[in-house]
Order: sequence, then C-alpha cells, then structure tokens
Amino acid sequence: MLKGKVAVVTGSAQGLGKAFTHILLENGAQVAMLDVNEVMGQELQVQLNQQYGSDRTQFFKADVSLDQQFTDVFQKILSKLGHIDVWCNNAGIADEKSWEKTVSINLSGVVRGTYLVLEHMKKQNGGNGGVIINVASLAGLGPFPSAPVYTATKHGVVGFTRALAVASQVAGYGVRINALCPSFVRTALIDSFKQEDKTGQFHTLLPFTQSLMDKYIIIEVEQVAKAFLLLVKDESVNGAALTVTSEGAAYVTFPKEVETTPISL
Ligand SMILES: NC(=O)C1=CN([C@@H]2O[C@H](COP(=O)(O)OP(=O)(O)OC[C@H]3O[C@@H](n4cnc5c(N)ncnc54)[C@H](O)[C@@H]3O)[C@@H](O)[C@H]2O)C=CC1
Ligand SMILES: CC/C=C\CC(=O)/C=C/C=C\C=C\C=C\[C@@H](O)[C@@H](O)C/C=C\CCC(=O)O
Repeated sequence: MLKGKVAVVTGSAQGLGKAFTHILLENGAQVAMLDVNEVMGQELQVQLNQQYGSDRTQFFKADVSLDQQFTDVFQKILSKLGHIDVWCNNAGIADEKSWEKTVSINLSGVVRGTYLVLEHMKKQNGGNGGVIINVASLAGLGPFPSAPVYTATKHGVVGFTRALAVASQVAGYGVRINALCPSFVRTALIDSFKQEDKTGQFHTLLPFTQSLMDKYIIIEVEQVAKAFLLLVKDESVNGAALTVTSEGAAYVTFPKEVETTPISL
C-alpha cells in the first residue's frame, strides 16, 4: 500500500508513464505527472482525478532536457506536495536523426531528474530516503543495431543507475535506485520509430527492426507497470536491472568480471 506516499513520473501523459501513474494511484499514492505535452497531460489529470479522487493527481508541464525549467518545476512540485517518496525517470524518445535531442532527454534528463530528487531524498540532507526508478530498455543491455544512439542512452541509464545505487548504499543515502528494462511495448514510441524521420540513416534496417519486434513479441504497458510496482515496493532491491518481455519479468545477473580473450600485442 502506498497511501501517504508521493510519486513523480516524468513522461506520464501517455504510454508507459501513464500506466505507471495508474498503478501508483491504484495503490494509494498521490502522483505528480510531469510531461512536455501539456494538452495530453492536462486531459489525463482531469480523467484521473475523476477516476481516483480530485486531490490525487497534479500535472506539471516541463521538458526534462531543459535544466532551469526542470529545476523550477521540481521546486513547484515540492512546494505543492511537501515531499517525494517515489521518482520515475520515464520520459524518453527514439530519434536517430535528432540524436542530440535523444541524448539530452533519455540520458541527461534521467541524470538531471535523479540528482534533483536525490538531494531531497538523501538522509544526509534530512530527507526520508525513497526510491528512484530509471526506465532503460533491453537496448540498455545489448545493442539495438538500428538505433545506436538510443542504445547508447539506455546503456548509459543502466550504468548510471547501477553506479549511483552502489554510491547510495556506501554513503548511506537511504535511497534505492533501479533500472527497468522493457522489451518492445505497445506505445506511440514504437510506431514513431518506424518512420524515416526518426530512424534516419538506419531506415534501411527497418526489416531487421521489424524482425526484432517479431522475435521479442510486443507487450502491453500493464505488464511493465506490474514490474515497475515491484521495484517501487520491494525495499530489498537496489542497483537492479529488471527486464520485462513477453516471457515475464527477470532480474539481470551482471557478471562480476567481463569475460575476456587475451591477445598478444
Ligand atoms: N515503447 C517501448 O517499446 C519501450 C519504451 N521504453 C522507454 O520507456 C519510456 C517511455 O516510452 P513510451 O511510453 O514507449 O513512449 P511514449 O512516446 O508513448 O511516451 C513518452 C512520453 O514522454 C514525454 N516526453 C518526451 N520528451 C519529453 C521531455 N523532453 N520532457 C518531458 N516529457 C517528455 C512524451 O510527451 C510522452 O508523453 C522511454 O524512456 C522509452 O525509451 C523502453 C523500452 C521499450
Ligand atoms: C529504438 C526504440 C524502439 C523501441 C523502444 C525500445 O527500447 C525497445 C527495445 C526492445 C528490444 C531491444 C532488444 C535488444 C536486443 C539486444 O540486446 C540484442 O540482443 C539485439 C541485437 C541483435 C539481435 C539479433 C537477433 O536476435 O536476431
């Protein structure tokens, strides 16, 4: 039960972020939704407040790639809701043509959101601790050939999350940080990624991407939301990467040492 808890979900106007918001509300939390899409965010706020109660959800417009705007909205959320117990860095895009934008949202936006809430949560600052879930992807664990920059951002999210989780444990922040690594999920993102203005030079690899989608079988947002809730609730889990595929959810076992093949120079 998350009654009394306050959660923030970035990129929550649609897709996975919307599903995470629903499951948080279903479990009693109050949710601050943050998204760059103000129209969809406002509409969803009205729907959710009708469904779960008028004081349960508040929408805040912000672009996670803009430092000052994100920081200002963070302060606004804190002043309105008092404290934050759960933070989900979910906002993300897949655009190999505007690859700098992909990096600034998928990686820099995750670092920015994490560092903003960490200062609030960590016990050294008088915080009550909490949990941060960073949405990566299976592409954060292995190469997604038709999206090399997207792959890089998701690998970055996994590495950043795992490193900060150890730092938090060693330093005693009282904050758990975990990565969520879904396979293909039925959202607007995967539809847009079939368009040439998103795939850019890798548009010729579309048959390969489609074969990957066929191989991994597209899953539904509700399946990923259940895994998300596990990471929110299980206080024993820190520094994990939780995959979600058509075969279910599974924690990644990272090798203690990378396998190498010696070569004489
Ligand atoms: N759909 C999929 O197959 C998978 C998605 N993911 C990841 O899940 C996360 C959510 O993706 P989906 O729900 O599929 O996409 P989506 O496109 O359905 O939703 C993304 C949401 O993020 C918002 N957003 C985009 N840029 C933003 C910014 N700069 N600031 C604030 N909000 C912004 C959008 O307005 C939208 O509401 C992303 O990080 C994505 O990389 C990971 C694995 C699989
Ligand atoms: C580009 C964004 C598209 C959708 C969002 C997303 O993040 C979806 C990811 C879904 C699956 C990613 C799979 C990545 C798999 C890698 O680890 C490699 O195993 C795939 C590389 C080659 C596969 C060759 C094959 O399996 O036939």
